[in-house]
Amino acid sequence: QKLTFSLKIAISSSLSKIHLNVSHGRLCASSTSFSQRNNSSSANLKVDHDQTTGVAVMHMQSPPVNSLSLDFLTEICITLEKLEMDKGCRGLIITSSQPKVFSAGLDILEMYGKSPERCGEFWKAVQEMWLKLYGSNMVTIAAINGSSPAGGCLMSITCDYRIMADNPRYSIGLNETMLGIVAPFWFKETMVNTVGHRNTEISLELGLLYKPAEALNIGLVDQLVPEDQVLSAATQTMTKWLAIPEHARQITKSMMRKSTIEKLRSNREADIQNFVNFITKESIQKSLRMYMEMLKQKKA
Ligand SMILES: CC/C=C\C/C=C\C/C=C\C=C\CC(=O)SCCNC(=O)CCNC(=O)[C@H](O)C(C)(C)COP(=O)(O)OP(=O)(O)OC[C@H]1O[C@@H](n2cnc3c(N)ncnc32)[C@H](O)[C@@H]1OP(=O)(O)O
Repeated sequence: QKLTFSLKIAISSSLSKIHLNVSHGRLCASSTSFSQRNNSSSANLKVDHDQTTGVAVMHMQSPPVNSLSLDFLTEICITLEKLEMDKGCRGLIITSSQPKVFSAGLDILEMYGKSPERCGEFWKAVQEMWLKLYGSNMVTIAAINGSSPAGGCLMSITCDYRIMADNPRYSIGLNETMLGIVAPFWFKETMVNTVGHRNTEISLELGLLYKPAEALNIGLVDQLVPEDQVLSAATQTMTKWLAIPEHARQITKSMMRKSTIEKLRSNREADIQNFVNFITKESIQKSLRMYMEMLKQKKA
């Protein structure tokens, strides 16, 4: 049965509108814009799309810490799909509107005390976000204006380039082992592809979170700038990347990332089963509970 529905997104200019049509499971965007800037908002995301430069800035605004819940992941995936399909969008900058935090990573509450079915649905959304970002044809830049542990770090290292605020209070890394959980192979491979095998081995086994200067030193981020310049530096870098012949850049990106992406694509169901079996174990649930208590105590 043909599935067709149309979603109208309100845009700041009353003269502009975008229609998203889903037909046979594919999402197509058509835009009739009379202004050069499209601003769209959903519950936890604000997207500023400058049509002149072809650059969209996606601001994560899911309080308090942009943790990636199923709902938030779904929102991110819909937005990424829409931007990917929009020929007028060639570059994406991801940043946070929350103070001090880029993203706290996966929402721990989605992994604690949930049914296997719900855990499976959640993990599928995590996979989907990674596939969309790591395989994007757009130039993607993470403007990391706060701490970025675990899934927040993953999101950053799926991007083509990372600019972090030079504030020693912030940290970034795949710290899963500190929660008593294990980063799956595609988290690990994204990290290896960014900082190499040895740095990844040390980093994952010890669950390390790096201060900005340390992250720069191992190549986990590419540039440090004063906090108030993160977005402007990302915009400057984007201009340089967009000046490269597009087709050549896209094919090169695909060549570098293809084998990692294919490995997950062809094993999605098994990866979901692994996750569900692992995360619903009594011992793992206990580790997650202790970690959440530790987070609360840190506050008190
Ligand atoms: C064999 C292998 C097979 C399969 C693979 C199996 C498993 C892999 C599984 C999972 C992979 C997971 C990756 C992840 O992303 S796990 C999440 C890890 N995240 C963290 O460790 C970050 C924890 N948070 C923090 O460190 C801090 O909150 C902060 C630095 C981000 C911000 O610090 P603040 O001082 O500004 O804020 P807080 O007071 O600490 O927090 C405010 C509020 O938010 C709650 N919260 C924080 N982080 C999370 C989170 N990730 N999920 C849910 N909730 C979170 C925190 O508890 C506070 O809540 P209350 O206000 O106290 O209610």
